[in-house]
Amino acid sequence: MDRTVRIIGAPMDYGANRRGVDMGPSAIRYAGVAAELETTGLEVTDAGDLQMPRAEERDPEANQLNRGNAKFLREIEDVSRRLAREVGETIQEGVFPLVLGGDHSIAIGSMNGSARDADLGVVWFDAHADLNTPETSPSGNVHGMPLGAALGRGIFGEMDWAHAPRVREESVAYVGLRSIDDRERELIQQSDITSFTMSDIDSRGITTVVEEALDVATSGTDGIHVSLDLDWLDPKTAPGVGTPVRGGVTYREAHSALEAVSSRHAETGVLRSMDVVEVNPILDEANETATLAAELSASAFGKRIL
Ligand SMILES: NC(=[NH2+])NCCC[C@H](N)C(=O)O
Ligand SMILES: [Mn+2]
Ligand SMILES: [Mn+2]
Repeated sequence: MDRTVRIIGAPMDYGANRRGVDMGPSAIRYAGVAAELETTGLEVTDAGDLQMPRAEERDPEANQLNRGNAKFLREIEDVSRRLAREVGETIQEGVFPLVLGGDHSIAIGSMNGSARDADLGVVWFDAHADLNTPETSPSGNVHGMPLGAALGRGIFGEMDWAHAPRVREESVAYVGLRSIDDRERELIQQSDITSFTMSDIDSRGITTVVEEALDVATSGTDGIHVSLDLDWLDPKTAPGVGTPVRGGVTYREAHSALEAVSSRHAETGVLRSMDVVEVNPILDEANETATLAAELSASAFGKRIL
């Protein structure tokens, strides 16, 4: 198991329609993510934040595509390229990249970096499927598109910074879906992606579902990327998110899910990279959601009660 974790801040909010997620990395650090991780015996370094212009200084509609709608796509391309390089280099050094968002569009860069030298499985903890493309998006918000991007769907197939060819649908598993656009539902049903919805968690239990998601992501791949969107949790537990959806997982379910990830990693060393996204401190209550993000990261790296 890698014993060093590098925190990489990606304070990006171009992909969401509300300001505030750009403060996520700062709030999660303030909540003590490094200290939490260190309690598990890890060495933790912090690479600081990727620099990027504030959204107000940019025109969301500049450089519109000839097909579909994707706001701030040029800015997101620039950040994704830099993040992918940093994640790729971190892994090459034998260090584990933990990327703090930012909105979920940062996962485009983390998956591209992580899949550079490996066939990559993905476990996606989220209320949303984030499988849109500029052609299908109802909002034009790129945080609803990172998996569409990595899988090279629609116009993303023409963008080398977005499409990660070593991420294949058969190796992607959703856990906790409960808010899907109509077009996305069709896309999921026609795809080879494995979906576990909240109903699956209700009927089969979080542990079984996460073990099966891990089986999907690890089979035939060299390692996995874990993407944790805090709106996966119930908004009563994690209020500081931009697109809350009722009926999410509980505090205990979230911890057991990430503990299952860390147990699998302890057995087989499969975890390559992780991102923690969508924490919005403006909407949070006393930094609760950022604290949860820090604690869940530690659970993913082996923190246990005893
Ligand atoms: N990462 C997120 N919070 N995604 C929310 C996406 C919402 C909606 N499906 C959209 O594409 O606009
Ligand atoms: Mn998401
Ligand atoms: Mn979400």
